[in-house]
Amino acid sequence: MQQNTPTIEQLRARIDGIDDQIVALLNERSRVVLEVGRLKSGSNMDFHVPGRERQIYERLLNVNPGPFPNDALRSVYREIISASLSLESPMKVAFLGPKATFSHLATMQQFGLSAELVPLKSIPAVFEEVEKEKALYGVVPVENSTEGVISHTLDMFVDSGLKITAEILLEVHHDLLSRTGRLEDVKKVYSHVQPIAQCRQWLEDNLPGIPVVDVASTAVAAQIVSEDYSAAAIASELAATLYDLKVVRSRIEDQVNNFTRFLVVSRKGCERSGNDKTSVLFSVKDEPGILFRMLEPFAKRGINLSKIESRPFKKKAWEYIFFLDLFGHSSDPQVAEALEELRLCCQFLKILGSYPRSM
Ligand SMILES: C=C(O[C@@H]1C=C(C(=O)O)C=C[C@H]1O)C(=O)O
Repeated sequence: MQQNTPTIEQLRARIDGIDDQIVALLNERSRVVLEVGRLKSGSNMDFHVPGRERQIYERLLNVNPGPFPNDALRSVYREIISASLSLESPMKVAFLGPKATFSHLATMQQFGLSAELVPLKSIPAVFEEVEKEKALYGVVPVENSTEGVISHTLDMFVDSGLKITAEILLEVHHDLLSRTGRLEDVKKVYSHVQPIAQCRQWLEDNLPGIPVVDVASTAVAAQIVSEDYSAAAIASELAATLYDLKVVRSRIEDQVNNFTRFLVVSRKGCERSGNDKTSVLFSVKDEPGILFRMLEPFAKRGINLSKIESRPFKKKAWEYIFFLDLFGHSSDPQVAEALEELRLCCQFLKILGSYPRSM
């Protein structure tokens, strides 16, 4: 028995052999992706197809027998696809900056490390960059599971012609960062209002009486703290790397399961992936029973709604617009019929996009 046990050297030689095969296969895959790219450009199709990517992830996570973990498989494939796309041309993606914000993390999670990421100062600036064709995609936050919707993003869709082509769900963790890494050195805490609200209890329990200052973003907080040894920032782990800070305490958020949802916008819509969501924006006529009638087309077809949000219509006092997310693609016959029926009780209706459901 004993003499059959392979040595570390033998096992490492096997790993080297497997790695050679992986490299050869990655190159073979890249050549096929480039071939698909040539076919697409011949027929004027988009090179990047998020729906197809979702199908790839879904299939691989289903066939993976382990022990290689599914989360890791997803990350590996995100980079494989990101690098394959960049062989054709690097994809430019604008996001709500500065660097190291949660929008930055969400953008990296969706597009991988080979995309060219451009931080911008505001949500309107992200929309404009895409509208003016300076970026192919834009990433903006739309809601947080503990703090609710980011109304600024929803309001942008009223006038913008951009389409939603993907959603990103990011699990949000907040870390306390400082130059020294020691809790006893912290005499002031900086962060954005939302993370401050999300860590309120932790701050009271661990830093009672220490002043907390809200600034424009977690990244600005990290930047201030990088020059002040007596201050700490509530920010992401990525901010620690970018601003050369130490982690005083990690995951200080009061609520576990804290997610932020981001939307990816672009100038073109997205093909059906088979597991999609559709977002619409509309304003209804002021009539009795209208709220019932606007939901009826979906209820009677068994179409699931995942969200409904109303916002004041800024162009007319006391009128409201609704944002509705439903499961299905606008090209699904049932969804298309329901939307046509909804249109009958609307002053206006705009389909903001159909896109693959986040996984
Ligand atoms: C190869 C394709 O083009 C792109 C690259 C993909 C990949 O690397 O697998 C998947 C979808 C597209 O974004 C395709 O559409 O099949």
